[in-house]
Amino acid sequence: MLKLGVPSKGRLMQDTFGWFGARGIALSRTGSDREYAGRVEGADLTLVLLSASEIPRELASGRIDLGVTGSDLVREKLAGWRSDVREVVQMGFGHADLVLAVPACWRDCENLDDFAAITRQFRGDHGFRLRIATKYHRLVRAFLSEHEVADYQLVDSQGATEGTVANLTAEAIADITSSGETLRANHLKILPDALIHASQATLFASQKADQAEVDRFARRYLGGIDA
Ligand SMILES: Nc1ncnc2c1ncn2[C@@H]1O[C@H](COP(=O)(O)OP(=O)(O)OP(=O)(O)O)[C@@H](O)[C@H]1O
Ligand SMILES: O=P(O)(O)OC[C@H]1O[C@H](OP(=O)(O)OP(=O)(O)O)[C@H](O)[C@@H]1O
Repeated sequence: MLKLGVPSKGRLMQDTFGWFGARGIALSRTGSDREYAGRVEGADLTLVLLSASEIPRELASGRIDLGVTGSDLVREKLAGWRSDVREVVQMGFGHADLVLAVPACWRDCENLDDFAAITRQFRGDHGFRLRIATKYHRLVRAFLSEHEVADYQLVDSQGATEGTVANLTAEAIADITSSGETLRANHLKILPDALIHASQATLFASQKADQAEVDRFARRYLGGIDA
């Protein structure tokens, strides 16, 4: 029986339940709010509720066969993610953009070229590299290297990343945004040509799963989507 991992809380969990429900598979949490057990009706699946950020690792190890999480998290957590997982279907919710943002008052910084010039100047002026706060280390490094920006350092920030600039622990940030409200409230602006990844909730299959069984499941419940 295929084992499905879905996010254990919040909008991502609710929207995932809704998405499967529309395909005739009723997923639900059992027990109390704090108990991460689940029930499935309408398909031969076992359900496990997990932190969205742990689902990539569980897929890679083969402990779950199918998993729902943000496409950003799979790319960030798994180097060479395609050898560990395959995309079964993009689910059309959980849209969020991983962007690079700088202080809104940086008038001379309107794009990535300006940003690259500022990083070079910054190092000379301050004696240390411009700091970018993020939890997306792999994706940010790959993006900046592809765009030949090298004079920076990453500062790890696992939450409230937009606050690091005001707190003087970073000069710029790379984080997920959807409405843009958190960036605006923290006086930051997006560099329009620095969209690092456009994320959405995605159903992934482990490369360690029985691929024929995954394909049978996709054909039966997802209208033959088994890319
Ligand atoms: N404001 C947002 N709007 C839409 N999607 C978001 C937003 N913030 C985060 N996401 C997406 O939600 C997914 C899960 O992010 P989140 O940080 O909540 O998970 P998590 O770290 O596993 O949570 P936890 O460890 O607290 O259980 C990611 O794929 C991310 O892109
Ligand atoms: O563009 P917006 O709609 O304002 O959303 C962006 C915010 O949402 C996420 O934070 P979340 O609440 O998931 O908490 P986090 O700080 O732990 O990442 C993200 O890290 C931003 O802080």
